[in-house]
Amino acid sequence: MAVNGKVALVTGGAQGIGRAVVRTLLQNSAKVTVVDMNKDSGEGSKTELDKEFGEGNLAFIQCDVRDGAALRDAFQKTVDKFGHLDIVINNAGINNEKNWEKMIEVNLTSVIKGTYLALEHMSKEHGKQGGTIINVSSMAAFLHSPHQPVYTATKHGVIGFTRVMADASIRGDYGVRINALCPGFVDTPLLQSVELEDNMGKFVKFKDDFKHSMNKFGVLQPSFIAEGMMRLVTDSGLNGAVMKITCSKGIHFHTYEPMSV
Ligand SMILES: NC(=O)C1=CN([C@@H]2O[C@H](COP(=O)(O)OP(=O)(O)OC[C@H]3O[C@@H](n4cnc5c(N)ncnc54)[C@H](O)[C@@H]3O)[C@@H](O)[C@H]2O)C=CC1
Ligand SMILES: CCCCCC(=O)/C=C/[C@H]1C=CC(=O)[C@@H]1CCCCCCC(=O)O
Repeated sequence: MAVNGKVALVTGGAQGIGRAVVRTLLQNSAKVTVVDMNKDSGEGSKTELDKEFGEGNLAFIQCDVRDGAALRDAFQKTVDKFGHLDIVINNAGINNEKNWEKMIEVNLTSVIKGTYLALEHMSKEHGKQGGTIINVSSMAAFLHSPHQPVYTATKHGVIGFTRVMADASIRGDYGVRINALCPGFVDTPLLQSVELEDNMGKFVKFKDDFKHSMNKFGVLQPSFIAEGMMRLVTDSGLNGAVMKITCSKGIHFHTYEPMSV
C-alpha cells in the first residue's frame, strides 16, 4: 500500500511510539487522526506537526479508547473529515499492574474495539475499499518478566486476537491486512513507569531487574518502531504477521510451527 493520500487513525498518537508513527505517516503525505486521552499532549503535538507539515493533514480527537461510543465517534469523525479510512494503528497502551482491570480495558479490550471499528470502515464485507490494521503488542509476549503478569497477558492476547482476525479476513475476503507489532524496550514515558509503585504495585521491588534487562537488551528509539510500522503498512504481502523489533536483531518476524491439519 502506498501511503500518500491515505487516511490513518492512530490511538495513543500524542506521544511516544504513536507520535513517532504519526510523524512518519505525515512525512509520507498521509492524512492522520490522532486519538488520545491526553488533551495537552494531543493539542501540543498537533500544533508542532501542523507547523511542520501544514494545516489540514492532521486531526486530534481527545478520546479515552475505553469509551466505546467515543471511539466509534472518533472513527466516524475521521471518515467525515477525510472521506475514508485506510490505516488503523491500535497503539494506545498502559503499564498498570496495580489497576490491572483498567490495563486490560486499554491494552486488549480497546484493541479489539478498534479492530472491529476499523473493519466497519474498511472491510469489503461492509462495502468498503479494504485497508490495513496494526495492533501493538510487545516483546513481553516472548521474553516475559516476573513483574508484569497482566501486562504480559494483554500483549499475548493482542497477538492471538490479531492472528485469528487475519485468518478471518482471508476467509471472509475482507480485503484488510491485520498484523501485530512487538517492540522491545523503547525510550518513552511508558518505560519510566517500571520504577513507579503507582504503576507496578508490589512488583516495583523488582525494578532493578528491569534496569538489568534494559542494559542487557538495549533500549530502542520510537523512530525505529515507526520504521517497522511503515513496513507493515506498505508491504501488501504481510497479513497475520508478528513483527518483532529488538536491538539485537532489528526488525524481524516471529515464525510459528505450521498447524498440523
Ligand atoms: N515503551 C516501551 O518500552 C514499549 C511499549 N510498547 C507498547 O507500545 C504502545 C505505545 O507505548 P508508548 O509509546 O511507550 O507509551 P506512552 O505512554 O509514551 O504513550 C502512550 C499514549 O497512549 C495514550 N493513552 C493511554 N491510555 C489511553 C486511553 N485509555 N485512551 C486514549 N489514549 C490513551 C497516552 O496518553 C499516550 O499519549 C503501548 O501499547 C505499549 O504497551 C510495547 C513494547 C515496549
Ligand atoms: C511497561 C513497561 C515495559 C514495557 C516495555 C516492554 O514491553 C518490555 C518487555 C520486556 C519485559 C521483560 C523483557 O525482557 C521484555 C523483552 C525486552 C526486549 C527483549 C529483546 C531480546 C533480544 O534483543 O533478543
